[in-house]
Amino acid sequence: MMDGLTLDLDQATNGWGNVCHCWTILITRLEIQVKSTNLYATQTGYGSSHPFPVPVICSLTEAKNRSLLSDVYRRKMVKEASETMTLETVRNSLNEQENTIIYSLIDRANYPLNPKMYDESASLIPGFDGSLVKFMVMETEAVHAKCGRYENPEELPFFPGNLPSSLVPSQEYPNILHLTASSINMNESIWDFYFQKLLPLISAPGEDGNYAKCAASDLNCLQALSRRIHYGKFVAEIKFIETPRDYEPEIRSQNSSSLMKLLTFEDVEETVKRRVEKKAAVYGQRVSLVEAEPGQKPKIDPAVISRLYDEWVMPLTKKVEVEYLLGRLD
Ligand SMILES: O=C(O)C(=O)C[C@]1(C(=O)O)C=C[C@@H](O)C=C1
Repeated sequence: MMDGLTLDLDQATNGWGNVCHCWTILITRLEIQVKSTNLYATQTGYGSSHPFPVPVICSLTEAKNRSLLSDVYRRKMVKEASETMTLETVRNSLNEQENTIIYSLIDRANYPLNPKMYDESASLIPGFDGSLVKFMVMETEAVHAKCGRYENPEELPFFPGNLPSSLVPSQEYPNILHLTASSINMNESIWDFYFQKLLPLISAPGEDGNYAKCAASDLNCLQALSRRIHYGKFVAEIKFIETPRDYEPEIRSQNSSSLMKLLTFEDVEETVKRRVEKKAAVYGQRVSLVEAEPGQKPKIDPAVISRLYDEWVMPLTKKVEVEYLLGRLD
C-alpha cells in the first residue's frame, strides 16, 4: 500500500465514480491511482512513494473547482498540445479552414439575397423581436450550447447572453490558451461585415422565400468565419511561446501598434490571398460531363474571396491576436 493522500472519489474524479478496480495513469511526474472508492496521488521518480504535496491539491481544487484527476490530466493534454502546435501547424489549420469557409459561401451563393430574412421589423417569427436569421442563430446556438459546443475554446457564440448550460459530460479540450482568451469575442464585427458587406457581393438580388435553408447556410458561413478569426488566439499564443522576448516588452507597455507590427507577415498574407482566390476558382467550378460552355463563370467570384480575406478576415484575425497578447501577461 503506497503512502498517499486519500480523497473522496466523486469529488476527485468529477463523477468518474464508477471506477471500481485498480486503475493507474502515469502523468509525467505524477502517478494517480484509483482504488475502490479512493484516489491516491504520489510523486514518481523516487525509489519509494512520496505524498503528493497538499498545497498543490488545495490550490487546484480551490482555483478551478475541478477534480485533481481531470486537472492533472488536462495539464498533460495541454503540455502535449503545446508541444505539437507550432506556427506551421496553426497555419496549416488556417489553410484547412479556408476550405470550409469557401464551400459555405459557395452554398450561400445558391440562394438570392432574401433581404426580408434580415429585416428586424418584418415580424416573420410571431412573438420574436428580431429578424428571422437572428432567430435561427439564437435558437441553434441554444441547442448547440446544451450539447457542449461552447466548451470548446475554438467555438464562440454570436449571442452569448442567456445561453443554456451544457447538458453533456464535460469534455477535456487541450486548451493551451491563456485565460485572457475567454474575454475576446469579435462576433459582433463578424456579423456586421458578413451581412452588410459580404452577402451583397456573393448573392444575387431577390427573394426565393427559402428562408430556413438560406438562414442555416448563413449560420454555417458565420461559424466558419468566426472559428477562423478567433483562431488568431492560438496563432498569437504560439508566436508568444516561440519568441517571448520579442513580445514581452510591448505587452508590458501595452503597445498595440508595435504588437501589430511584430505579428504581421506581409508575405504570408499575400500567399493567403492568392491561395483563397485560386481555391474559390477551383471549388466554384461548374462540373459537367459534356464540354463546358466557354466563358462559364464560377459559382462565386474568386476576387471577392480574396477581398474578404484582405479587408475583413485577416485584419480581424490580427485584431484578435493583438487583444490576446495585450492580456497574455495578466
Ligand atoms: O500566419 C500568421 O502569422 C498569422 O498571424 C495569420 C495571418 C492571417 O490572418 O492569415 C495574420 C497575420 C499575418 O500577417 C499573416 C497571416
